[in-house]
Amino acid sequence: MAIELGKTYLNYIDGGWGPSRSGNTAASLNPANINEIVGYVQLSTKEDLDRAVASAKDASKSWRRLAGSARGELLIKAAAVLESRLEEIAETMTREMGKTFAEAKGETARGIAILRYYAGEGMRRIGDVIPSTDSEALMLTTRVPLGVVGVISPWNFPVAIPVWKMAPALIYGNTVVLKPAQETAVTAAKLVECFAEAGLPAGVVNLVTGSGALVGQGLAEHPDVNGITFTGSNQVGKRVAQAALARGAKYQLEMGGKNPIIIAADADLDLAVDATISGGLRSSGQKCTATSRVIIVNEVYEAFKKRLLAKLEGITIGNGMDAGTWMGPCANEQQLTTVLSYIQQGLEEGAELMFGSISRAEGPQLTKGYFVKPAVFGNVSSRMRIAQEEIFGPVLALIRAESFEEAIALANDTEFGLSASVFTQNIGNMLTFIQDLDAGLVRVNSETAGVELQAPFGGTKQSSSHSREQGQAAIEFFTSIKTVFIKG
Ligand SMILES: NC(=O)C1=CN([C@@H]2O[C@H](COP(=O)(O)OP(=O)(O)OC[C@H]3O[C@@H](n4cnc5c(N)ncnc54)[C@H](OP(=O)(O)O)[C@@H]3O)[C@@H](O)[C@H]2O)C=CC1
Ligand SMILES: O=C(O)CCC(=O)C(=O)O
Repeated sequence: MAIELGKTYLNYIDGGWGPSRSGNTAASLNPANINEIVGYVQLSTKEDLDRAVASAKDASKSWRRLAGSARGELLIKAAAVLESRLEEIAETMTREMGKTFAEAKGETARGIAILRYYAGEGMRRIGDVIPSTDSEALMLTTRVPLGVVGVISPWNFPVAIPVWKMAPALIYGNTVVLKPAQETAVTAAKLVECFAEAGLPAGVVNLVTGSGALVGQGLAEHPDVNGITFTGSNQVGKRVAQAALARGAKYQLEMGGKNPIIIAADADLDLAVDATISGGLRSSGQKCTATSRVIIVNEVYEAFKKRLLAKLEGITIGNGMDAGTWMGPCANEQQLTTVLSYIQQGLEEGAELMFGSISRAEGPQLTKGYFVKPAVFGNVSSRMRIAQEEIFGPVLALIRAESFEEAIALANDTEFGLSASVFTQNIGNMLTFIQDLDAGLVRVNSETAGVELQAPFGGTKQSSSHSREQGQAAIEFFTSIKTVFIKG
């Protein structure tokens, strides 16, 4: 089914769809063809945000009193609506931010699975009985919702990330105000339509689109927002945290990565090449878990490099809606400019550009979009900027290590600590890697990208606020523990 392009999407506040009080909208463009307007979204004001927060605050009084199983029923219904619109919402995602249709469908299916997973959480244990020193008393813990949760989400996973924040927020009894990335606000509006159609009470889920500096910052600073969950860049994440901390609100941040893959001397090189390409270049490298540093032990450096370069020749670049496309465009002009400037930077630092170009990708189908070829640098040393800074694009830096021990040290030589992977068949290497790698996700014989919804997700160092999202770990952020002491 072809989606309707050029429609105007509204805010969703207190159970109703409406325009911003500003009267202004912004066009959301297709990065594969900037002449295509996917839709128009509201440029909201502080007043719109205040109304959304007030409605979430009001709705939280009855939502928190509903049984977890009843909240779960509504998440199951939202999952069913999302499932019935999977292809349409995935197509909107591809058109709005460029990832291939296959990846967008996979992500939307992941959103459905997350909703179903958290629906079940509504019937699981939320506390413990702890023996009191008073033998006549009962002491236990229970958990209570935070109240109103502000969700600030990025454009790179426009369905999965909002859902993995909203579903646990809702099941544990919080109400939500979502401020999605402006880049993918049409996809976000369609996602919120699924919650609305599922019959969530008015005010339980609200959508306010608009500028990050105004609506996002406004959410972080709002006195009636009790918790803020954020995924995006480090710079913005820190500002969000400071605003939340200043007024005593709870916050959670998932931010950047500079994720290494280590290729040991005994690695299966074909599998390692496939994992490097998939982890580093799918979604044009625009994942916080994307591989960007490829650390190769000396003995296999040349063999690995040769196989990698040969395989890259087969990558097809184009519009994500075309079945033959493996890699779509960068999500926006800023992303393209950043990627090209880092390629230039790599050359200036003395690295060897073995694949790719300092100019945008050329071809008859590529002139209207933000396309760039994958870039692979050799002769990279760990202190170069291309080996240290998050590029968020299809750029791989090959770094040579004299030994496995040096490879581990190089992998840790970063301010980030989100995901890391190793290719080896040696159990000792695997154990050393698992023990010594300073990252929240450590993956053996598998790519750095990709997370499972039932497992904790988050990073160390500058990659996160050290909290974890997803799986049962989500309960820690979205609830507070209350210790109860009862004496008859
Ligand atoms: N870890 C990850 O998954 C992601 C990392 N990034 C990194 O960030 C870089 C820039 O991407 P970008 O999209 O600009 O990421 P941002 O961190 O700017 O955006 C993430 C979210 O925060 C919002 N936002 C922006 N400014 C503020 C603010 N002052 N207060 C509160 N919220 C705000 C954005 O809204 P709006 O869209 O309106 O600006 C968006 O919803 C990328 O190149 C990449 O390095 C980006 C996306 C995801
Ligand atoms: O790798 C994934 O599936 C998740 C990545 C992610 O959370 C992100 O890029 O923000």
